Amino acid sequence: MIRAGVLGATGYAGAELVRLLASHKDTEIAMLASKTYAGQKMSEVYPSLRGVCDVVLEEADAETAAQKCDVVFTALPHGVSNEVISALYEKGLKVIDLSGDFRYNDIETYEKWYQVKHSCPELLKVSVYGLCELHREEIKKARLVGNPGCYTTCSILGLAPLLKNNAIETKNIIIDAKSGVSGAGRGLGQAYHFCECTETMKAYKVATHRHTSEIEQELSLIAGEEITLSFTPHLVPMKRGIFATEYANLKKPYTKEELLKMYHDFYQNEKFVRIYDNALPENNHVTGSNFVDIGLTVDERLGRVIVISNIDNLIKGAAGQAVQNMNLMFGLPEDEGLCGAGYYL
Ligand SMILES: NC(=O)C1=CN([C@@H]2O[C@H](COP(=O)(O)OP(=O)(O)OC[C@H]3O[C@@H](n4cnc5c(N)ncnc54)[C@H](OP(=O)(O)O)[C@@H]3O)[C@@H](O)[C@H]2O)C=CC1
Ligand SMILES: CC(=O)N[C@@H](CCC(=O)OP(=O)(O)O)C(=O)O
Repeated sequence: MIRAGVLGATGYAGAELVRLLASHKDTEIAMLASKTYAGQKMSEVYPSLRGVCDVVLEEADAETAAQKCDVVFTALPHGVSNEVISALYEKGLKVIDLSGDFRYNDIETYEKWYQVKHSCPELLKVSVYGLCELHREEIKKARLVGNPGCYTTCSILGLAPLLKNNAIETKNIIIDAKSGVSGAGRGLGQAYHFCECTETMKAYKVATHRHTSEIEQELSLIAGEEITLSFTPHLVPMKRGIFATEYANLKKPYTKEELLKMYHDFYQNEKFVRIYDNALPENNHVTGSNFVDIGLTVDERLGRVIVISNIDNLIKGAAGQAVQNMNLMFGLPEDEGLCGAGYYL
C-alpha cells in the first residue's frame, strides 16, 4: 500500500483528495495535516466523510511526513507551498503540489505573474508540469510534480490538438472561461458571499490573471513558438465546474469533421478526454468526474473555430489530476480510483 499524506486537507481541493484517496485500492491515508483543525477528525470537518475517513488531523512537519508517508500532496495556497516543499523533497518523499508554485519552467515568469519571491527556485528544474495527457513520460520519472490549475487544464487540453496540427493562427487566440465558486477555495472573502455571487456573473483579473502565463507556457511548447493570448476568467453561480470557450482563427478553411479528426487522433487512448462529435458538452456531464469534455464548431463566415471544453475544477482541475499523477509516479494503472462517471444531478 502507498502511504499518502495531505497538507491542507481541510481545504476544498484537499477534502476532494481525501475522498478520492479513501476509496483508492492501493493507498492508505497515513497523515492529514491542518493547522486550524488539528486534533479533530477529518469527518468532523467534512461530515460527508463520516465512516469513510475518520483520520485525526494533525499539525505535521516534514519530519513527521517523512516517517509516515511515501507521497505527500500539498493543497496549500501558493507561496505557502514553496516554503514547505523543499523540506519534503529533501526527505526523499514524492510530492505533488496543487498550487502554482511548481508549474513553471521559468522562475521570472512565476515571480512576475504571482508577485511573490520563490523560496526554492532550484526545484523548478526538477519539477514536472503534471498535465498527464501532455507530460506522461516525464511524470512517471518525477519526484516533484506541479499539478496544473483548473482553468489551465481545461483551456490547454481544449486547444492543444489545433496547435499541434498548425491549424490556427497563434497571435489572436481568445479564451473566455467561467468557474464555479469552489475555485476560490473555502476561505472567506466578500466576493464569495452568497448574496455577492448568486444570480450574477462577473469577470475578474481581466488581462492579468496568473493562469494566462501557465496556459501560454504549455501552448507555446506544443506550437513550437511563443504564444501570447487573451484569457478572461469569470465567476458564475455554480458550486463547481470550469466552462471554457476558446476562439481561434483557422489558417485555412477546415471542416468541422477535419478538426474533430485532429482531436480524436491527438487524444486516442486518452481515457479521461471525451470528444463530442454531434453535440457540445456542458458542466453537468463532468461534475464529480475526472473527465475533460470537448466539442467544437466552425464559424465558416469568420473562418474561426470555437471550442468548448469542460472539467470539474476540483477533480480533473485539482484532486483527480493529482491522483492521476500519483498513479503514474507509482506505476499504477493511470485510472485507478478515478474510473467512475460523475453525478448528473
Ligand atoms: N479550488 C480549486 O478549484 C483549485 C485549487 N487549486 C489550488 O490548490 C490549493 C488549495 O486550494 P483550495 O483547496 O481551493 O484552498 P482552500 O482555501 O479551500 O484550502 C487551503 C487550505 O490550506 C491550509 N493552509 C495552510 N496554510 C495556510 C495559509 N497560510 N493560508 C490559508 N490556508 C492555509 C488551510 O487549512 P488549515 O487552516 O486547516 O491548515 C486551508 O484549508 C491552492 O494552491 C489552489 O490554488 C488548484 C486547482 C483548483
Ligand atoms: C474562482 C477562482 O477564484 N478561481 C481561482 C483559480 C483556482 C485555481 O485553479 O488556481 P490555482 O491553483 O492556480 O491557484 C482564481 O481565479 O484564482
